[in-house]
Amino acid sequence: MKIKCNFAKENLQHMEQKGKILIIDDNEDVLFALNLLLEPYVEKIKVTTQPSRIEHFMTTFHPDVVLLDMNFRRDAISGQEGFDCLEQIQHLDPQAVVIFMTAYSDTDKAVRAIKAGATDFISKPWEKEKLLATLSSAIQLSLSRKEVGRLQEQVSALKGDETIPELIGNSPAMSKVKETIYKLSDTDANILILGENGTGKDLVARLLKHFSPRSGDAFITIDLGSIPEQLFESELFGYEKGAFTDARKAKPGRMEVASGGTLFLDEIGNLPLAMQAKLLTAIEKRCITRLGAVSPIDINVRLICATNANLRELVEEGKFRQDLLYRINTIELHIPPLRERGEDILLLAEHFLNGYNRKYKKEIRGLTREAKAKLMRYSWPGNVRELQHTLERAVILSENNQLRPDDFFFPATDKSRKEDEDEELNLEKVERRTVERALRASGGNMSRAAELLGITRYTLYRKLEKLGL
Ligand SMILES: Nc1ncnc2c1ncn2[C@@H]1O[C@H](COP(=O)(O)OP(=O)(O)OP(=O)(O)O)[C@@H](O)[C@H]1O
Repeated sequence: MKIKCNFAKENLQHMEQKGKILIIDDNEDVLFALNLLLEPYVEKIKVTTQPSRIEHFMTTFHPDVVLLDMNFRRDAISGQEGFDCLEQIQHLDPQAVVIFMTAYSDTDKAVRAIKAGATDFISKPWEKEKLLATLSSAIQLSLSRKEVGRLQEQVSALKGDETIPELIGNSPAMSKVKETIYKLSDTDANILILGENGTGKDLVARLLKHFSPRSGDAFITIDLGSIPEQLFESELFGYEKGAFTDARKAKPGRMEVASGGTLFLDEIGNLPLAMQAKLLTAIEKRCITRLGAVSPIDINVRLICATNANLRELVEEGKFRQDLLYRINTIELHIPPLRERGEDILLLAEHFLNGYNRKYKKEIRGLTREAKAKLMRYSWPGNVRELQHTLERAVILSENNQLRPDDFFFPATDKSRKEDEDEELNLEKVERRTVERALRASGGNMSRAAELLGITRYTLYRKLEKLGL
């Protein structure tokens, strides 16, 4: 027992004087003595003889532990006032850690107090070592409760964004993507999403999670393209206190935090070979070892990876492990670039226009035919993200009630412009290319293609005949 108490006292000293203590007792001598005794071991102490001050201290001082006398008035032996105070404290802070102080003979009441929610009790007069031991445990409990609360908030924030992201697009390519997402609901398979920057890989990953059996669990993302290489390992696997110079306290890695849920590794092509080996081992053995730790921790994550790199090429060049590729690409989903999605460009443009109209309190009604044609002609190297920014800029700056071509600015180096200029002198080539584009954009729908070209269906048929299309 002695050893335990000394250990507790040492614990208190090692706690860098953590813990704010509120002591409530109507006996000023008790308050004075406790203050003197505990001061070296804790961060701050407040004392009061007045139960009526409880609300003030609970809301302004936010104590980690409350030491509460059970019998306030000397004639009150029922302890009822102590119970009322406990109730008030719990009402103000349901996580509060309260230690009751009782007379030796009050053990029955102390048991009742524990049942009512007090954390522990100490008898008066107290034994110093025992009091310190009890307080040490109470402070630890309070800190753990706060940490649990913080983690719960984190988890609910991570789960939080429950709005189903909308995947706009009816082009054959996007319909196929939607179909695959639908087919994959209810599976736990690892998925690799491939596509250029800004094509919607992140959006698709969130949809896959949303329709998966893990939809209610954590969704943790690591963008391997944006974190420094030297942090990959600690971010993925976590570390123990002291694992490296700055590791002042232990931190779980994202694989550990994602356990039970989904881990989205964006830009997986950026993972260095050494890390690829570690990731492969973690996936195969379903466990990770924090940096500086001795024993492994079991994990259970569903992996969704994404990249704009050609992983097969990287495998051939010896830059990406083939065995890891096979582990992560149980199913491969290709998101086509926007320039290959025809009329999706206009659907997305209208979708973003509506959103930005609401955001910027504008009432722009659609795009002119020429504006649509301009969007259709552009090559969208930045894909949907670029289209989104283009629409945002246009909505902010436009003074028209319909978006016009001059509301959209594209870089002078755009390939589509270059092609336009090269062929500009050959009228038939220009016509053929434009008609072909309109047909692609409308998915073969003649009325829509004619509308895009600004001609009647009849004229379009005649042009098709003339051009031999
Ligand atoms: N089909 C779509 N429907 C609606 N919004 C989309 C669609 N595709 C992409 N977006 C939007 O475009 C933006 C870019 O998409 P996202 O971040 O998913 O692309 P990404 O492929 O993950 O990009 P990166 O390769 O740069 O990480 C996001 O705001 C996303 O919501």
